[in-house]
Parts: sequence; C-alpha cells; structure tokens
Amino acid sequence: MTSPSLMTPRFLPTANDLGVVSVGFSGGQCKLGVDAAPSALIEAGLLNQLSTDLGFTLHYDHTIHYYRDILPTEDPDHRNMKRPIAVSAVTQRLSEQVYEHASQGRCVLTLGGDHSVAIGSIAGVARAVRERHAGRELAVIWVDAHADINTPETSNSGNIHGMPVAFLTGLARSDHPSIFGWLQPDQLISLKKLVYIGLRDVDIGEKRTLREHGVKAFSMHDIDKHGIGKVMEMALGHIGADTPIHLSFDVDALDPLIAPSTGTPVRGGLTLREGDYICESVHETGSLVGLDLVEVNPSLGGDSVGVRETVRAGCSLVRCALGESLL
Ligand SMILES: NC(=[NH2+])NCCC[C@H](N)C(=O)O
Ligand SMILES: [Mn+2]
Ligand SMILES: [Mn+2]
Repeated sequence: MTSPSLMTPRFLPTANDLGVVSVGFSGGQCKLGVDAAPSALIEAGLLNQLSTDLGFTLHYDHTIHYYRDILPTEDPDHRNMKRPIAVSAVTQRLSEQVYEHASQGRCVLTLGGDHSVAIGSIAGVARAVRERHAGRELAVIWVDAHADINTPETSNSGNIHGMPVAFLTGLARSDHPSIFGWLQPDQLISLKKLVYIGLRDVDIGEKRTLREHGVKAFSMHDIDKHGIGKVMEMALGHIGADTPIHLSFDVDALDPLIAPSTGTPVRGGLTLREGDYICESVHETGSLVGLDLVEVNPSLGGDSVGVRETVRAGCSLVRCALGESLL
C-alpha cells in the first residue's frame, strides 16, 4: 500500500494531514436516514483505516454534526425549494468548517449527508484554494447518476440535493438573505472546470443547461463505449494538470445492485471497480484537495447485507481517493 507521504501533493504542504467533517444532514431531500451515514461509515472503520492503514494524521472533532441548534422552526417552501433555510444554514456552517481545514493546507473529507452538503464543502474548499493559490480556480469532478444542476425553477421535486451544482456555479442565485445569501463569488466554481461522470438520470431542464453551457459530462453510455480508463483520461485531460481538484462522490453513481442503500437509486450504474478506479485516478493526479462521500442511507436498501455492502463500498471509494492502491 502506498503511503500518502510518498505522493508529491501539488497543492498541499503535506499529504499526511486530512481534515474530516461529519455531516448528519438529510434536509436536502425527503427520506430520513441519510443523516446516519457518517456514523455507519465510521463504525465500519473508515477513519481507523485512514489513519492506521494509509498513515494520515486526522484533524477531526469526533463529532457528527446535526446542526440542530441552527435548524429553523419554520421553513416554508421558497421558489419551489423544500427546507431552504435549513439547507442554507447548514451548508453555510459547513463551508466555514471545511474552509478552516482547507485554509491550513489540508485535504478535506466531508462525510454526508445528502448531496446538498456539497454546497458547503465545495464553497469552503473553493475559497481556500483562491486564497492559497493566487486566485486559482477549483476543478470539480461530480460522480453521480444525477447532474444535481436543477435551479429552483427547473426542479420537479423541489429537493435541494438536486440543485447544489446550480448554486455553486451561480446558475441559481439567491433572492433572500437566509436562503444562500451567504454564498460569495470567491466560493463559486466555474462550469468550465466541472466534469460529470456516471450520469444516467438527468432531468430535461438539466440536459438543456449542460448543452447550453457545454459542460463536460461522461454518461454511463460514454463509459460503456470507451471504458473507464479512457473516460478518466479524458476527464482529467479536460481539467488539465496543475489544477486543484474536488471530488464529489454520490454513492448512487454505483449500480444499486452493489450499493442499494441510497435515496434515489438508478439502475445501470458503475461497478465497484469502476468507482474505485475513478477515485484511484484522481488520487494519482496528486491534486486532490477536497472529497465528499454522500447519499449513503443505511435505513434504505432492503436487508442488512445491502446496507453493509453500500457502507463498505463507500469506505472503499474514500480509501481509493486517498491513496489506497491494490499493490
Ligand atoms: N443527490 C441526488 N441523489 N440527487 C437526485 C436528484 C433527483 C432529481 N434530479 C431532482 O432534482 O430531484
Ligand atoms: Mn445522485
Ligand atoms: Mn447527487
């Protein structure tokens, strides 16, 4: 196993320090249980594996944040968004926690939570990258069955976990101070430095957005056609060497046969090896500065085997992104 210290990290003073933030938040969608993912992943041994097997020094507050103290008592729909004030408040707080790690030059792992939490994690990392590297822009690799780029206006569900990319790229804008009014330009990312992998359930309005803005996206069709090796070569080629990368991995990118415990499963997904390979390839760039693992829902997916397998897959993805290798 390659120790992370053997990598030459391009954007981090040391590859050995890892910031970890656990976010038990489910308000970006309607199914309960995704808030229990961090504890399930940690109980399965993830953080021990990162410190003992991969040699990281963890910077972790040993707290699963549920942010109960900042959840509003009233949170009516706004522009079709469900629980907008809660999602905004939680992601703002998370962005500060992630920024705190990233601004000290640590790679930051965020354990969600539903995918709305990426608004906070990516905002935090994007700001730190701009400050530490003379205005440089963060690239984002979004691995998902879904594009999560609905605006409040194009969303059919109103669930904000289907909108994080729209807010992060400025496609969706705040019109209310307590609903993403905190998001500042230095926390946003460019549509040109965004790459999708694994898409297979993209809404009509989202397809239009991807086409109009020429967003780089590799669907399952592209993976079938070229193979995951070539797709990663093209994805990383688009981003270009010497660009800090945030990897946002929605476990529903994996096929539900291997990762059934998730809120919006879509058939025909990535194999476990394809998922791990994506993470390994990103690790090999030496440019990974932020990582999310989201949408593991231990209360869904049928029997205990399904839950165990989903959690195991999630742990494996994180380890691969952080330097575990097969030999
Ligand atoms: N992070 C996710 N699992 N997102 C699923 C989004 C599904 C659908 N496109 C929506 O906007 O509601
Ligand atoms: Mn998804
Ligand atoms: Mn997602």
